[in-house]
Amino acid sequence: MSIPLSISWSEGQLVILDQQKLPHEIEYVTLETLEDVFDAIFTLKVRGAPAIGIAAAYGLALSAVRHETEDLETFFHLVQKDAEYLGSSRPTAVNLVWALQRLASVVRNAGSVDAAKQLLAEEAVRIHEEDEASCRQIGAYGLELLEGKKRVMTICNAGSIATAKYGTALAPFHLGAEIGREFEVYACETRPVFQGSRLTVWELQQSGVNVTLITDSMAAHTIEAKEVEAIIVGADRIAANGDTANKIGTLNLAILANAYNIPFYVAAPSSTFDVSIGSGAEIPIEERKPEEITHFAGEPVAPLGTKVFNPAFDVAPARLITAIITEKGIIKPEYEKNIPAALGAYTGKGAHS
Ligand SMILES: CSC[C@@H](O)[C@@H](O)C(=O)COP(=O)(O)O
Repeated sequence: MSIPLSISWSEGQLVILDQQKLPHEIEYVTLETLEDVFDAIFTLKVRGAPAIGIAAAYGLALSAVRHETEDLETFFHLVQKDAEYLGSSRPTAVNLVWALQRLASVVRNAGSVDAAKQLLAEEAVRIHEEDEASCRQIGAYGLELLEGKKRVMTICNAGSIATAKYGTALAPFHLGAEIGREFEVYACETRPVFQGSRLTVWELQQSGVNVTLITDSMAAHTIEAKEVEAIIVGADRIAANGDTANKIGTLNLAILANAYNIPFYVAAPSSTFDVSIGSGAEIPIEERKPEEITHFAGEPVAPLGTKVFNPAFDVAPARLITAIITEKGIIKPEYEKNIPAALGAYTGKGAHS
């Protein structure tokens, strides 16, 4: 039994687990160019907010090595241009721009282009390592919050493969498996691209967690029939007031948790907070292509030309969130006051110290 990983970097080589092919094929691909990294993020080969940020950071470092100028100012502009390009690959997860901005800023501290190239790679590695540590800490806090609870529901994949390791919402289950604490996890399949059935179920099986698959429409009945005791989800962006964007269907679960009076937890590292925006209304929601809904495994499941609305994320309002689990601690309402207190004085996108 082991916890699967999705991103590795060794001597300037970036290798990712192709999450589009899971669970039937376990295929690792080497990303060699900025365009490869853009495409991997855009097509969900690498996905999940922290993993997108980590991959983009390595992508920027990869591309920087190939810029031939010796002039630091010119180099900085080339890196900025690359960052803007990668940053446009997906709009909702704030970890993407957070990581890119963090990398671009290290160029400002470099004395030469060669030193800047080195610093970029080092900073990408640091982001990767910090995320693993954050996720482990989130798992430990999550275990505390879930004390005495066994049956827990989740959606999408906020797991190890969506991060550096352990995941956010799934971290308590991985850590629980290590120490013999047993959970019964109910994983929503997560239409339309099945991150729940393809990824979460696979990932939890790899680390020996007891997981049961349900369709998204079975959530309410399952909460009743199986006496689900808590819901835990990841996040793509958390506004200053605690409103949280996550995979489409998360809002349904937040409403259900409220209706059934069970806790609804969000688990995310501080790099997922965007305290530059006041509320979830300002979070850009990605819309993806209609074929994700009109087709299944390449076969049409709707009349040709059907009108489609395919938002990839929704926003759970802060009032429905029982607590937000971060590596810096467990944040409880009132979020407007408690988020800045937990994250420190940071006022921008992402909030790692
Ligand atoms: C730790 S991952 C948190 C979120 O990014 C996750 O829950 C999610 O919504 C992922 O969406 P995806 O479209 O698969 O990138």
